[in-house]
Amino acid sequence: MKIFLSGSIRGGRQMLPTYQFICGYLRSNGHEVLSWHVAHDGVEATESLMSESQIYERDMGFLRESECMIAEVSLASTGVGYEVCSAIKKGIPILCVHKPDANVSAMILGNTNCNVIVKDYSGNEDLEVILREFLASF
Ligand SMILES: O=c1[nH]c(=O)n([C@H]2C[C@H](O)[C@@H](COP(=O)(O)O)O2)cc1CO
Repeated sequence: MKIFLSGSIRGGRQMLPTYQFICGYLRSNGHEVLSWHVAHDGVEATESLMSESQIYERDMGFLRESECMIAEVSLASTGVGYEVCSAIKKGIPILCVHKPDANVSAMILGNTNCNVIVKDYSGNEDLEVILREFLASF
């Protein structure tokens, strides 16, 4: 599947190892992560070579192509919120994952849209089970 991975960039990079774990898991299971740059540790440097509108247009293009979204929502990121909302409008399945102690927005936790699944995970083992179940649902 073509998957959009959404994770914080300007909202903070503390969850980078988790984005890398998700991206690696998806790729090793044969999926294409269109927005793989979210899991790249030099993303700010490479993105600084692009204009803001180039970044926006590229990501919205990736979203148009994507069959589902996986969003790590532990950090408060305007971009992740915008992407989740855009995916809701597009009508694709969205899995939002977060650490149990994260201060996740009510716009995610309280979202009753039938395409949105929100799950918390403690570690990579938990997360892998959640990802496997989500992908098996297609
Ligand atoms: O440089 C960027 N490149 C990029 O692809 N994004 C997209 C992908 C991420 O899932 C999301 C992160 O948003 P934010 O930077 O507000 O945390 O927005 C966001 C930025 C910077 O806002």
